[in-house]
Amino acid sequence: MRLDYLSIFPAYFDVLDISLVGKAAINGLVEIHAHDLRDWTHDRHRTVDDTPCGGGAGMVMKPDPWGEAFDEIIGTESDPSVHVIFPAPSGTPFTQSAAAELSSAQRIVFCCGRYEGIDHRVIDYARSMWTVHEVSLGDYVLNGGEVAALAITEAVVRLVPGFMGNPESLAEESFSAGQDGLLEYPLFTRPVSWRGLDVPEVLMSGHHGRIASWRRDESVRLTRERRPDLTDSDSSGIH
Ligand SMILES: CN1CCCC[C@@H]1Cn1ccc2ccc(-c3n[nH]c(N)c3C#N)cc21
Repeated sequence: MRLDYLSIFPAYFDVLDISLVGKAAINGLVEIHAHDLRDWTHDRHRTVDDTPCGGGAGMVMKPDPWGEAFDEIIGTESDPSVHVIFPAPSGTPFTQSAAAELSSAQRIVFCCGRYEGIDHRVIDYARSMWTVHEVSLGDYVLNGGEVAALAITEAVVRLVPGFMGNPESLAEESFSAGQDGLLEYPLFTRPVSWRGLDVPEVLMSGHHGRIASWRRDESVRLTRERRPDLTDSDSSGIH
C-alpha cells in the first residue's frame, strides 16, 4: 500500500516514521510519501490561497497547485483503484467499516486542506479521475485535514493483512464486526487489588462461560449508556 499526503504542513506526517505505521513501512507493508503543496506554486510567495468567489470570510485554497500536484504524484490517467481522501467537516463520518474497505487499497492519497477549505473544482476533478472519499473525523472543527489524515491512516493501516502481530485481537475491538457493533467491555490486568480497587471476581474464576457472559453484559450496558445510536443498528446484538 502506497500512502501519499498533500499538505502545506508535510512535517505533520513525520510522526508516521515513529509510530506503528513506521513499523509497517519498515516491513514494506506500506510506503509513505509526504508532499508540500507549495512545491507546485510558481510565485515568489508560494501562494496557495485566494479570496472566496461570492465573498465571505477567510481564504480558499486555489485549484492550480492541487492539479499540478495530482499530475506529478498520481498521473493524468483515470484509475478508480486510486483512492483520494479529502478530510472535511462536511464529509461523511469516517467509520470502522470504511477503514476496513480502505485497508485493501493499493494506493491512497490524502488531500489535507487548510484555510476555509479547497476550491470545490479540485474535488470534482478528482472524482472524474479516481475514487474520491470526502470524510469527516467527527462533529467538531479542526484547523485542517492533517490530523484527520493521521487518524484515518492509523485506522486503515492497522487492518492491513500482516500488520498486526495478533490479528485475532482485532476481532474483539469496539466497532469491529466480531463485536456485534457493541462497545468493548472494561479491561483489567494484575495486580488483582490496586488502591482498594479489585478486578471483578468473575474474571479470576477461570470459568470461561461466565467470563464471556459478564463481558457481553458489560458491552451491552456500556453501549446502551454511551452509544444508544448503536443499539438500533442491525449489526448490534441489542434490540
Ligand atoms: C476551521 N476552518 C473553517 C471552517 C471549516 C474548516 C476550516 C478548517 N479546515 C480546513 C480544511 C479542513 C479539513 C478538515 C477539517 C475538519 N474539521 N473537523 C473535522 N472532523 C474535520 C475533518 N476531517 C477542517 C478543515
